[in-house]
Amino acid sequence: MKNIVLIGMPGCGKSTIGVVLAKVMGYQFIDSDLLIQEQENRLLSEIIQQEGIEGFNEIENKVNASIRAKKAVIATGGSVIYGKEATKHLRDIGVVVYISLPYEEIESRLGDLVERGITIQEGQTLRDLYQERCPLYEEQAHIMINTQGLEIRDSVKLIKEKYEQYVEQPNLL
Ligand SMILES: Nc1ncnc2c1ncn2[C@@H]1O[C@H](COP(=O)(O)OP(=O)(O)O)[C@@H](O)[C@H]1O
Ligand SMILES: O=C(O)C1=C[C@@H](OP(=O)(O)O)[C@@H](O)[C@H](O)C1
Ligand SMILES: [Mg+2]
Repeated sequence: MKNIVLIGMPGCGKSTIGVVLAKVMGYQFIDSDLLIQEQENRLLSEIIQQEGIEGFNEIENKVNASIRAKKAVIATGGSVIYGKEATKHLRDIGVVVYISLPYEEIESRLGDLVERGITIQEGQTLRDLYQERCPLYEEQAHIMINTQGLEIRDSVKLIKEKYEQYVEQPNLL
């Protein structure tokens, strides 16, 4: 049985939507960020501060590449797409769903980027990060879903529908 893997920019709703989706599907819920914290016994913000962005990306890559799950919704962290092994593994074990939103909506949802622990390079703006990452999310996704203007329950319904459609006829989407 396949898993559902959620990818997308920080603030797009992977964690918030993911847990409700898991409940509706009768699946287990896994949040990659929590796995990382558990395995490292440190907060994400501490890992980023102590290891730097590259160090965090390596840990994130390793943890995501080792997820073993059946019938789970997996909410990844926004920077997971920089990990080669992680993205390959997640595509192997699940249907990858990209939750997409316009830049303005992402910006309005995220508060202080440093406080939130977004891995943004010095001198880079959130818009730069958005433009850099969107093509990478698209490249890795089996399904792309625009959730602009949707409430959580409507996003859950839409993802469930598209996922079931994809599992039945993967070539049609
Ligand atoms: N319609 C919506 N769907 C999902 N999240 C929403 C919506 N409107 C506002 N939000 C807020 O956006 C944020 C999404 O954050 P989160 O689920 O942590 O995203 P991610 O895991 O992708 O970083 C939450 O604070 C949530 O309350
Ligand atoms: O996009 C990013 O750089 C990050 C997103 C976070 O997860 P969410 O996408 O769940 O916010 C978390 O993995 C870490 O703070 C880095
Ligand atoms: Mg999250």
